[in-house]
Amino acid sequence: MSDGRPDPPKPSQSLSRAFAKFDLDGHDLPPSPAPSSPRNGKRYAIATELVYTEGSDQYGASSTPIYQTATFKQTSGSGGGEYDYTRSGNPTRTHLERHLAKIMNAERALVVSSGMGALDVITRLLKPGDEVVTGDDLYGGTNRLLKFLSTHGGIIVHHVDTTNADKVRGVLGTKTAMVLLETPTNPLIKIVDIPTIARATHEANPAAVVAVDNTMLSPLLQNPLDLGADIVYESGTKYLSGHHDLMAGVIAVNKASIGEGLFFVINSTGCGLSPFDSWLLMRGVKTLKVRLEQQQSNAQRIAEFLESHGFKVRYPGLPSHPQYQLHNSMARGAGAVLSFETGDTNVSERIVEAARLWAISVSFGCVNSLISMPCRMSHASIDAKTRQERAMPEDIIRLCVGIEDADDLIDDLSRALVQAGAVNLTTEGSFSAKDLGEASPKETVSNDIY
Ligand SMILES: Cc1ncc(COP(=O)(O)O)c(C=O)c1O
Ligand SMILES: N[C@@H](CCSC[C@H](N)C(=O)O)C(=O)O
Repeated sequence: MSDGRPDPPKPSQSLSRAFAKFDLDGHDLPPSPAPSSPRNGKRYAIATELVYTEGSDQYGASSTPIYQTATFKQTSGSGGGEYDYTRSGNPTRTHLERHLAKIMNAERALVVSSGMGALDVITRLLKPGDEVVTGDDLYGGTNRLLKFLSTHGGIIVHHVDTTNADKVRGVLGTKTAMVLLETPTNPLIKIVDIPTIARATHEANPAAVVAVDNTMLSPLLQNPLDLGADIVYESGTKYLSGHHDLMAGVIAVNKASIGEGLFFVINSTGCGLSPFDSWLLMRGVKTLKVRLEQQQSNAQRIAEFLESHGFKVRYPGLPSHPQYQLHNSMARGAGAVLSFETGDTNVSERIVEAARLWAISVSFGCVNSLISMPCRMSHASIDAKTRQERAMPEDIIRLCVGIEDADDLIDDLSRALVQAGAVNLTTEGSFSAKDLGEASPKETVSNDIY
């Protein structure tokens, strides 16, 4: 090299070109990066693994370089380069994918442009006539995509209460191609027994895949692949990145054939995560543990505060949650999303609007706290009739807790509750939730697990 530095090392064997075998059309596929680092590559405690990465570029860069390039020079007319085109693979993206595979206990991870992009890639493995079994409490965007697939893609979608394994068994069969689970669910915070449903699915059809949306917990708190899932996916927009400065989706698998199928779709459709967003997500992942532990401890205090004042709170960190034990058998924490009801949609709206520290926003998993009314915001794409059939209370408020000082968050929420007239003030200055449920029976829909 002209500056006197040693020549860059040759690409290692582990980075050598690999050809994906999954081929929907019977034609050769473009090169894919080598599979991500194996699950057993995890050697240290998670706090260490989140920040520790093996290898570097030729200059020893501490932060993964951003390979902001669309195409790559080849060594011969027949190719020969490690990468050829960023849609097919990019070193920054590969670095992130290997890191995520390690922390998600997966053989392979793939990153795409959003959480919905991840679900789109996964559901493209389905064929017309295939059946999907899924929950009756799902993120609104997930519900919308499944509805689209059933009206435009010939996919038969069964929505059942996935907290009840017998109801799931009732719709499983040889045509079941995919079981799609969220746990905890968004926004009703119901818990789904992943191992039981995964076993039942594979008994009904060994070829069926169980896909779990782990967005509400992140790999820090739950590893669905270790619980029997075949595919885990997450919105990287949430906890993994943690600052609401990017959109991303992550998919992780242990079966090579599924990974190759997913890669085929990503390369064919061009939804792989950009180099810059891969870099940003890599940066965010390193602080996942410190952020989420603080968020979770704040969420626990807020859940206890609301419950102690008589609100019906949904949070798996509360022993009163009907599936507290089940949740703790699968997860290492309750996360930082909780919801509660006031019994009156207007009162809920006033609380949301009176809060100052809590931004009125969709999304969650970020360092700052958010408040929202799911039926009007994140889940508004589920029509009112369906929401009612699925027992989604219109007055439900969702709190997505950040890393701020818990006392400040509680003070602000208390003030908003008082200002909205949601609580009865006592002469000593303490308060309890008003029994507003009776005042608006039409808007309070029963939810049989609560
Ligand atoms: C549980 C859940 N899964 C998936 C998604 C989709 O993620 P994204 O917004 O990154 O597309 C969201 C939110 O958007 C979500 O809440
Ligand atoms: N307008 C958006 C709403 C996104 S909701 C984001 C997030 N998953 C949440 O639960 O808050 C849309 O139509 O998708």
